[in-house]
Amino acid sequence: MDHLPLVGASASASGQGKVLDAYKKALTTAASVAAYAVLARSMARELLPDELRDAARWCAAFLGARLAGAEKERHTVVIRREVDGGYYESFENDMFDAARTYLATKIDPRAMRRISLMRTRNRSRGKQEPDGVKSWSTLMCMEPGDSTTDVFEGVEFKWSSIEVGGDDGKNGRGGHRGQRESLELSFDAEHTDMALERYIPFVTDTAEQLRNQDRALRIYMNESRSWHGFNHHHPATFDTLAMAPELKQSIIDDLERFLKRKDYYRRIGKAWKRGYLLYGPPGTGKSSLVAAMANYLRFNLYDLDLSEVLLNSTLQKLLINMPNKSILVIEDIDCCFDTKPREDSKTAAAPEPPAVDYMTEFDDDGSPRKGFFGASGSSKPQQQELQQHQKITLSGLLNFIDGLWSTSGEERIIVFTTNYKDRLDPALLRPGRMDLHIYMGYCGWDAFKTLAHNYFLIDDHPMFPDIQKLLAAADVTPAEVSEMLLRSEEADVALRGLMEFLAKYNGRRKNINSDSVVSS
Ligand SMILES: Nc1ncnc2c1ncn2[C@@H]1O[C@H](COP(=O)(O)OP(=O)(O)OP(=O)(O)O)[C@@H](O)[C@H]1O
Repeated sequence: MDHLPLVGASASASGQGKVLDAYKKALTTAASVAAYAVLARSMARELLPDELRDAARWCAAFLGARLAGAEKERHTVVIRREVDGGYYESFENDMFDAARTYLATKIDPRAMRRISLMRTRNRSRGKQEPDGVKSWSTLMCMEPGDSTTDVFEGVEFKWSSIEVGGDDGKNGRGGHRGQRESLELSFDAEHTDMALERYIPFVTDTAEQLRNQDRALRIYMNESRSWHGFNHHHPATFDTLAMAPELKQSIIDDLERFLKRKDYYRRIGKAWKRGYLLYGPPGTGKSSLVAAMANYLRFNLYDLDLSEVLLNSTLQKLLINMPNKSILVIEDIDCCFDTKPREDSKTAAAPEPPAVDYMTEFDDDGSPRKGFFGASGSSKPQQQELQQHQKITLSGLLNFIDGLWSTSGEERIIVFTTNYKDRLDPALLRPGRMDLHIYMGYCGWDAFKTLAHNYFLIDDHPMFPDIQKLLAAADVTPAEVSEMLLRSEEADVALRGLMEFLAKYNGRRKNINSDSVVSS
């Protein structure tokens, strides 16, 4: 029985030996690993260039940051659909609308198992437009509980749709009793400044642009002292406009430059507005160009009829009431202030000029009591007084546009049109007044090809070479050519009719040889 402990002792001794051996081996291995590491480091230090080592360090830091990202502090911005305005009352939150409009462009319907579709009235909710046309837009939205990720300037923003229910006795506008819908925007806390100062404004600006594209454009006309608006469905676009391609492109470029120059205008201390003077014979597309500009920019038009405006104060009120992102148009500006009359056609006899521009008798509210021109009925001193205080002058209009109007809004365009540039007051042509003078001329070859494409979707035809020769020798307007093309739906018939029409004009050469665009 004595040997047992011995056996046990020797067994335990051999066991301990093995452990010791393993321990020594481990130590040796660790020592060699450490030695290798030291060796590798010193080799790396000697062999790798500084840039490579920096890059390796950056990669290690980046990976570390990504791994630690899961624990990063997150911040959340809650955008509720409705804002509580007291018991039983709530207001729709425009920010929610903006975020939802923006997110509709970010949702990938293939990546989401459920989406909701919404059809909403644009802008003037609940109001019937004067012409009875309603404008709608369809939006794709996230369902409550869903989320989507948006990347802005390399930073991830997570949007989630949340709905909290419960019958709290309040009626949401959607008709769901007590249901509260919101959108939550979450991001890493370190990006809070960027979220609030750049990302959210970007979301609202984008939403505004999207709404602009969707909404029907409006044209406003002045009546008495206020503007009256109608939906504007003028089909003219830069694509359908018949004019030399280079001229068209230079106008588009100019508009684009104008849109991008908010900071530039601010820096140089100039009002953010741009003036265009469109001149050329009747029927060359001046009004069509204005419509194309409005459609391109998605700006509403304010068509100012100065014959409706009798007092300077009314003019100023009308102008001040124009919002940003709009186009002010004054057609036939030569007729508005110049005592020389407008010839309505190339051959029309000139009517007698009015003795007094925009003078008439006024009721107390400023409305005209008698005919528009002339001052019959008032005594001479009265007439003189009215003339002094109420007559609208071109310089008054220009000074007001350059002065108070410029500082009361921004991103506005002014267009004056005329058939007779030579009749304009030099004050209007002075450098700095109208930024661009654009000549709209007779129908050239490129303009004709645009019209042929508009009417018949053709870019070539056996009659084209003959038409090109005839056009080069005739002074015909795009309106006249359009009229001929409109006469038949068959290209052959319409083009033959046009050739006959042009043949009659053969020899009547263009009499205005004008530079197409002049920057003042
Ligand atoms: N450049 C053009 N491109 C396309 N269509 C044109 C063009 N010019 C005229 N038209 C056609 O002729 C019609 C009348 O043209 P528009 O009213 O634009 O001419 P305008 O130069 O403004 O004339 P006015 O000086 O008499 O006001 C337009 O509705 C359009 O169908």
